[in-house]
Order: sequence, then C-alpha cells, then structure tokens
Amino acid sequence: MTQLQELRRALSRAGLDAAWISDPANVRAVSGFSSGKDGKVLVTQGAATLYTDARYTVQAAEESPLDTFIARPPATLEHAAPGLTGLRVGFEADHLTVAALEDLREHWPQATLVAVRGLVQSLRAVKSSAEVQAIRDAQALADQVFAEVRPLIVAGARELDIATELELRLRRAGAQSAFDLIVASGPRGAMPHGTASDRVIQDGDLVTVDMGAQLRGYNSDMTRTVAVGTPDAEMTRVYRAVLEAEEAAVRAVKPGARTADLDRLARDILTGHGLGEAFAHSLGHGVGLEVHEAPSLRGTSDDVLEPGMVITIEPGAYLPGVGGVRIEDLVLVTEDGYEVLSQSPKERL
Ligand SMILES: CSCC[C@H](N)C(=O)N1CCC[C@H]1C(=O)O
Repeated sequence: MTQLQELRRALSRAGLDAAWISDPANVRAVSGFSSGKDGKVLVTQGAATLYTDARYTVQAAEESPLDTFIARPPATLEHAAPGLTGLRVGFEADHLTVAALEDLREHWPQATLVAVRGLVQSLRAVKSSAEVQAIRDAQALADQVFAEVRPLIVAGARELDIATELELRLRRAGAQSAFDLIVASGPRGAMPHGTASDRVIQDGDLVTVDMGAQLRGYNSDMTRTVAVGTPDAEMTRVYRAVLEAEEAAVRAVKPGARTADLDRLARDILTGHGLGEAFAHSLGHGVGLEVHEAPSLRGTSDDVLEPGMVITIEPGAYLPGVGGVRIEDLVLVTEDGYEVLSQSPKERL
C-alpha cells in the first residue's frame, strides 16, 4: 500500500475527510516531490493535489504522480476551497504556523479545520524496502567516508578539519551531510551536540564524531568515539560503560520491544557504572526522510518496534569540564530481530 493509501485509511480512522499536508518531509512522503518546503498536498478520499509554484513546474511533473496545481498562495487556497465545503480537514498542528492557520480559516470558511499531530509521521515509521535500501546506501557511504577520514583524527588536527574532510567526501560522492557534523574532542565531548570547532585535538583525547549522509532524500546517522593516543583511566572506564550499554541495547532490538524498555536497559547499565545522570538524552530515534523521526526511543515513549523500522541506538555519557562518549549504531528492525546497518568499527579500549 502506498503512503497515500495508508493516509486515507488513517484519515477515516481519525474521522477526517481530508488533510492539508504542509510538513516538508510529509509532503515528500505523500507526493514524491523532493522540494517539500515549497509544496503542500491536499488529500481527500477521492483526490490528491500537489500545490507548488512555477519554480518547480518541471520538477513536480518529473517527481510526483499527483495532480499538480502551480500557483502561489492565496491562489492555491482559493483553488482548493470549493472541494472542501462541509468537510473536516486535518492540518498538521506540529508544523503549520499560526499565520498559515489564519490563512486557511480565511479561505476555507466552509470547512471544519481540525488540528492533528503525527498523522503522516506515524505512517513513515515503518519503511518500504526501497526506503530501507536508500538508508542502507546512505549509511554505506557514511561508513566509507568515515574509514577514509579516520586516519586524519590525530593530535594537532582541528575538529573543523575533520568535519570539512567528512563533508567534502560526502559531497564528492553525490550525497550531503545530514546535519551539522558533530566533532567534539576532549572536554568538548561533554556537549552532545558539539558541532566542530577550531579546537586542536590533543594527545589522549577522546573524539566524538557524529555523522550522517543524506542520499536520495534519506538519511543515515552514526556516532563513533575514537581515541587519540591513550585516554586517561576515567575516560577509558566511561567509554567501556557506554559501549556495554550500547551493545546490550542493540541486542535487545526486536519486533514487539517497547522502546521505553530499551532506553531503560541502557540507562540501568550506565547507572550501574555511576553514569545514569551523565546520560543526558534519550536512547535514540527513528531515521528516514528526517534524521529524527518516529519511533521515539525515549523513556516516556509508548512506541513499540515493528519490522521495517530504522532506528538509532545511541547512549552517551557527558561529564562537564571533563569529556564525553557517545556510541551510535543505525539499526534495522527485522522480522526476527535486528540488522546493524552501520558497519564502522568501534574502538575496543
Ligand atoms: C543534530 S542531529 C544529531 C544526530 C545525533 N546522532 C542525535 O540524534 N543525537 C545526538 C545526541 C542525542 C541525539 C539527539 O537526540 O539529538
């Protein structure tokens, strides 16, 4: 079943007649149009229309099988209005701005607008085989680029030099970085989102490299913490604890597993090493058209793993003023367990 068909079923279940899709990743998922930030999709049970402007006339025709209406707002909203009389129309509450909602109210007075959350996101959590292949290819490229750049992570190099090499090589291979590269060395490792700075890497540092490739619209996500020289005994202990938590959580991935339980498993291991407080974020997240998408591997999540989900397992420990460690694998949930997509070797300290 296509995402459009699934969306129509989800609309019926939610008591809606139509949906106005404005989240760029959802626009892409439903229409195939890759410039989702400049598109909207109106889905009813009988029709689906992609709205975009004249900059994309050729691209929309090439990429999307949907009927396409080329115009700018408010002409787009005026075009849609007659078909919406008396309908309950869902809009994406977690994306639409207040101003855009006011525009919908003004132009669609005969429709009942209903705020919905996560409608398309939940459909995207389980990937098709083509989507899995795109993510697999993105991760394979990230692994290759990481292997090329790993020898450059030495004392005297700047974090920015490492990030630049990674990004350049991803670009040369026809991909791009999925997010601002995280290269956090020494004490900067205590920042989970420590994007590369001009800090010069020192002998004895641990260096956290968190990178993703974006290929054909799909992302990968992986973190390795590497040692430059010999880290001190405390950071070696922290590294081993994070590795233990990471590998245990990966082994527990299977259909039916509650993501909150996986988070608890990793957190309990780190707590056993006195690092519970240092694990400052959730265990992971789904990956696909967005780097962060459903399911959530947060302690408060109700999500349950299903075959076809692609998730990260990424425990970390962050000690302000001292340093940090994160180890992250990209994992496909399979019918009988899991497959680790990220193949870059991990340090064994
Ligand atoms: C800015 S994208 C960050 C990608 C990274 N792998 C990641 O998802 N995280 C790093 C710290 C925790 C986790 C997050 O929730 O952002």
